[in-house]
Amino acid sequence: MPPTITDNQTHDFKAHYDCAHRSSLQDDETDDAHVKRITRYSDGTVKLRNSNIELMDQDILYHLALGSESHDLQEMFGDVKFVCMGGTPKRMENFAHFIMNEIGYKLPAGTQLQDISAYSYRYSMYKVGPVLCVSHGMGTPSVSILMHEMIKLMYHAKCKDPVFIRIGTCGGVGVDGGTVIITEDALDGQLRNSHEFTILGKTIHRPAKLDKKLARELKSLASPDDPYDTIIGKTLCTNDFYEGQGRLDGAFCDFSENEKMDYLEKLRENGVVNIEMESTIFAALTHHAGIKAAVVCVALLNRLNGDQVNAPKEVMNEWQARPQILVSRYIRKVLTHNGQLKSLFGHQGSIKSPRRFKLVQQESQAHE
Ligand SMILES: O=P(O)(O)O[C@@H]1C[C@H](O)[C@@H](CO)O1
Ligand SMILES: O=c1cc[nH]c(=O)[nH]1
Repeated sequence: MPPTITDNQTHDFKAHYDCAHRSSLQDDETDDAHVKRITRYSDGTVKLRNSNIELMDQDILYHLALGSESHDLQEMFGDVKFVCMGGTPKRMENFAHFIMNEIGYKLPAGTQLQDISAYSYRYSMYKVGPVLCVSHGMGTPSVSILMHEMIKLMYHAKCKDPVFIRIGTCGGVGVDGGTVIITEDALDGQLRNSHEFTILGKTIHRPAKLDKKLARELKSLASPDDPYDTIIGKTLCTNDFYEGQGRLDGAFCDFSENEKMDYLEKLRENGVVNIEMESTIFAALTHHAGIKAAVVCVALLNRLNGDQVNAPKEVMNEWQARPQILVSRYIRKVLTHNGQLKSLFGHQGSIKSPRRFKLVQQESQAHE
């Protein structure tokens, strides 16, 4: 039986959150209006919830190898509308090449995509017009550091209403490998829809809220012709891949197969369709920053059938393209709606398809 949040814990968490929240709420202000007021300037540019930053002479975004004095961040990133993140540098480089093709973005003659954060030796970042493609590594600490610096980057660059999307991989719960899963709610290991932080020795929770409208919009972009399913459901976020996700095949395992299966069944009863390691921190920090966000992952296996990730490499590569295809449809739709696809990039880009994705991937590998 998985631990679930008790009434007392719910109460403590809610009381703490509500108290902190209410203290900055103005009379009759709705939650949405409140978040908007404290996270946006009137022109839609990102406002930080940390007044220390504007008092500093310079802000060094150490893990991105960027700084507010060393770089003209507004000139470099001011046009960014979409920040797409995923675990590995290679996935995000592939996505950069793919989205470049999809939106018909042309690099200046004689240039090629560069990893902007190469000299951080931590994360990789590629910019394709209004799309930033960034790797976030594995698990909460890595994502948390990146999120702080990306949100500050949005502020320094004066980006207007950016949208953050995580493009990931996961284990399915009763869901076949290759299925694309859009997260409706991100739950922590105790099935709480929040992320727990320890700050100055105190435990606090922030709601792990994603944008439901964006999730529905992404779902609507799945095509009946896609040779795979795209679903929406709850995502369990753990701090470990092995024991934390109830695997029997880690270096250690102190539970039985029956206990594991009971746990996965219990998750399923609670509406959990997949398990990964970043959704709660990603949701909690974007929500705290008033940034619209979504998580789209592909399942690499159905955990009800086993623990080992053993699909062939080519199959896995094709599966990993699926969330990217969905996200590219969304980006194209927004840019088309804003009249940007044609005016910014000269032509309409082309129709997305898994086959085309493969070609773009091969081209990008040829650039290595
Ligand atoms: O975006 P990725 O593929 O990194 O997401 C999942 C969660 C962990 O970071 C990793 C474990 O294999 O994959
Ligand atoms: O089972 C899986 C597969 C990918 N990523 C995870 O976190 N778990």
